[in-house]
Amino acid sequence: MGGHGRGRAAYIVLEGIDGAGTTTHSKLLAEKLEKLGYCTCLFEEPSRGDVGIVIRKILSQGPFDQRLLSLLFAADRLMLRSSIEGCLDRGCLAISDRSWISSLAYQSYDDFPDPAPIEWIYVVNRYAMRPDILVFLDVEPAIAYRRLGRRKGSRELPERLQALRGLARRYEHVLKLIEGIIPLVVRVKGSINGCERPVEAVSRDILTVVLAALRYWEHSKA
Ligand SMILES: Nc1ncnc2c1ncn2[C@@H]1O[C@H](COP(=O)(O)OP(=O)(O)O)[C@@H](O)[C@H]1O
Ligand SMILES: Cc1cn([C@H]2C[C@H](O)[C@@H](COP(=O)(O)OP(=O)(O)O)O2)c(=O)[nH]c1=O
Repeated sequence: MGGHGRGRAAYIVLEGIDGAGTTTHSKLLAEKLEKLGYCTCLFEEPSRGDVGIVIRKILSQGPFDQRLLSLLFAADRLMLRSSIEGCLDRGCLAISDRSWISSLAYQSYDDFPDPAPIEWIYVVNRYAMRPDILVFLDVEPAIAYRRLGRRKGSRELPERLQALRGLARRYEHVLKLIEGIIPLVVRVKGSINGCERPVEAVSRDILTVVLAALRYWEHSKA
C-alpha cells in the first residue's frame, strides 16, 4: 500500500458494514468539500469498470468463493490506482466508497463460502493505494439491517442480520490489525443505543475530522 505524500491532496476512504452509509456519506463529503473550494474525485469499490461489473454480477447471484472475490476486488482496485493517482496529482482529494479494508473484513469472514486467510488478502492487495484517512462508519448491525430492508427489492433475511453482526466483528479485528499502517483512522457513530443518528449530524462529524486532518497536513508540509 504505497502512500503518496502530497500536501493538500489526500486519499480518503469510507468503510463500514452494508447499510452503514458509506455510499451516502462519501457523496455528501465530496459535495461539502467542493462547496468549501476543494477539488474532489469520487470513487467506489466495486468500481463501474469491467472487473467491477463482473463482481457486481457475482454478488447479485448470492454467496461466492471469497478467495476468488479477493482476487477480483484486488484487480478492480489496482485498475483504479492510476485514476486515483491522477486525481491526487491534480491536487484533488480522492474520496472512495470502500477500499482494500473492505476485502480484509468481507473476504475473510468465515460464514461466507471459502473464506480467504486475512494475511493472504493483505498480500494480494500489496499494491493497492494506502488511504491517508479511513472513516469507519460505526452503525449497529440491527440498524443497518433495517436500512437494507428498506432498499427496493430487498428481502428480510434473518441470516443477513447474523452476517452483519459477523462483519461488524471482522471490522473490529481489521481496524486493530491496520493500526499504524494508515495515518488517520477515525470512527464516526452512525447510531447510538439502537437509535439512528441523523444523516446531517454524521456528515458534519465526518467533515470536521477530514478538515482537521487536511489543516494538520497543510501545516506539517509548510
Ligand atoms: N444517518 C442516516 N440516517 C438514516 N438513513 C441513513 C443514514 N445514512 C444512510 N442512510 C440510508 O441507509 C441506506 C443505506 O445507506 P448506504 O449509503 O447505501 O449504505 P452502504 O453504502 O454503506 O451500504 C440508504 O437508503 C441511505 O439513505
Ligand atoms: C470493496 C469491497 C466490497 N465488498 C462488498 C461490500 C458490499 O456488500 C458489496 C458492495 O456492493 P455495493 O452495492 O456497492 O454495497 P455498498 O453500497 O454497501 O458498498 O461488496 C467486498 O466484499 N469486498 C470488497 O473488497
